[in-house]
This record gives sequence, structure tokens and C-alpha cells, in this order.
Amino acid sequence: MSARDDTAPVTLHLDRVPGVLGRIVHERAADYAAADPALGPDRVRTHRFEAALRQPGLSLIAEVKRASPSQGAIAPLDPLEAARAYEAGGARAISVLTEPRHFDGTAQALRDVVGGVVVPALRKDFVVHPAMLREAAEWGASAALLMVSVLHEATAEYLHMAHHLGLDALVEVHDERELEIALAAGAPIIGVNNRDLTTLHIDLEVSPRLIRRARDAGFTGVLVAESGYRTPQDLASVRDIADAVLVGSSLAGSGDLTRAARDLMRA
Ligand SMILES: O=C(O)c1ccccc1NCC(=O)[C@H](O)[C@H](O)COP(=O)(O)O
Repeated sequence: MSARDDTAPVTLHLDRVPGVLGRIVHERAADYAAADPALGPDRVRTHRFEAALRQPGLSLIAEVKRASPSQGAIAPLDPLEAARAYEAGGARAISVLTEPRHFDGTAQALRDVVGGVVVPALRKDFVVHPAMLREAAEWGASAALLMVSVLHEATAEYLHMAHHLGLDALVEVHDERELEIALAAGAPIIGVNNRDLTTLHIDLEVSPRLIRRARDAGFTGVLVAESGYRTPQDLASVRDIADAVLVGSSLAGSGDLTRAARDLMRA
């Protein structure tokens, strides 16, 4: 019996999610409204994503991002070619957007990347249903994104479901309240997004502030700074305190993904 076969699907309160993010999660909830919430049998968690980010120095999670609400069309990337280029440029993990309407993502993009690179892949989507985690595992992802701004008090249960499926989870926060929820949920990997996903405003001070706060609270897990990084100078405030950075738009739109990844991470 699976972790979800004997229980009702956990209820999310998506009406509390405002702005751009609110629109996206309502669409995703409609996409999965009829999906089976059963997870199936336990899978072994290999911790591949976590281990990749725990290597010495600042790890790069490079994102296959063809479009976004803030940028519109970014670049018509072939996901596998892009992931290989990032890997050649030193990326230790690849983030693959699978949301179709606003990010031009697909399931096939994730499958192609998983099958074509050595480093682990993250399913980057707006998880609002257990089936999205089951898919991530079936498509070969090593990890999935869980957003506290969407899941709120259900974060711990979704984290449990991800682990049941053998997935690591990048539990994303944007403010102190969300960080408290992530810490209370026992998340081993916490990402701090500099982008406010309701307004799309980026503030590069958010990651260093919340990363310090997490460490001050005794958090010994992996900390990831996310969004808005374009130059090595931008990384200065997180280089010595974060384990990893997640970078999409500036790399994806660069025209030379390998070189852009190398140049960005140069200390
Ligand atoms: O990127 C957006 O415009 C966006 C809008 C609404 C919800 C999510 C969004 N992005 C998800 C991300 O957080 C980023 O893809 C990721 O952290 C990389 O950010 P960047 O390097 O700034 O592309």
C-alpha cells in the first residue's frame, strides 16, 4: 500500500495564493483535478540531488528555461542540448521546467535531460497534486520543487510524499514565515527565491538574509540561493554562505550556455 492509498488527498488552499503565482497554480490544479493521487510503492531515495549540492564550493543548478512570465520568450532551447552544455560548463544539477503555458516546458524535456546527462535533474513545476510527484519519479527526476508559498501547512506532507517516491525535494521559501514552515517540516534542502512570485520583483538581499537566518536557527541542511543572478559579482553575497545557486534566465538567454555557466561561477 502506498503512502496515499489509504488517505484522502491533502487539501490545498490555493485561493490564498495571490498574483501571477496564483493564476499559475490554479491552472495546474485544474490540469490535475482528475488525476489519481495514489503514489504507488516506496522507492529508495538515493539523495543524488542533495549529494551533488553538498560538494565543496558553490554548486550551480542550471535551469532549462525557454520562457517565463517575467521575460516572455527567452530562447528556443533544445532541452537535452542545453543540459549537456550546462554540464560541460560545470553545472552540478539541471533544473527542467515542465510547466507548459508560461514556461514552454514539457514532460519530454525532463525525460530527455534525465536520459542524456550524468548530473541529477530537478522537476521544476508548480506542484499542487501528488500525481505531479509520482510523474517526477516516473520520468527519472532526482528531485522536485515544493513551494511553501503554495503548499503552506501541507509542505510537510508533500515532502513526505516526495521522499516516499525516492525524490529529494527543493523546498522553496521567500520570507521568514515560509522559512519557519520549511524548517518545521524538516526539509533537508531549502531554496530561497529572490523573486517574489506574486509581483515578479527581484531582491538579491533576500537569499543572504534568509540563509543566515536558517543557519542561525541551527539548520545544517543544504541551502540554495535562487533567481536573478547574472554576474559573478551578483553571487558575492551568497558565495560563502550558500551551498548552491539556481540560475535560469541569464544562462538560458546567453547564446553560449557552457561559457555563460563557467563565467558566472568564476570566483
Ligand atoms: O521566472 C519567472 O518569471 C517566474 C514567474 C512566476 C513564477 C515562477 C517564476 N520563475 C521560477 C523561478 O524561480 C526561476 O525559474 C528560477 O529560480 C531561476 O530564476 P532566474 O535565474 O531569475 O531565471
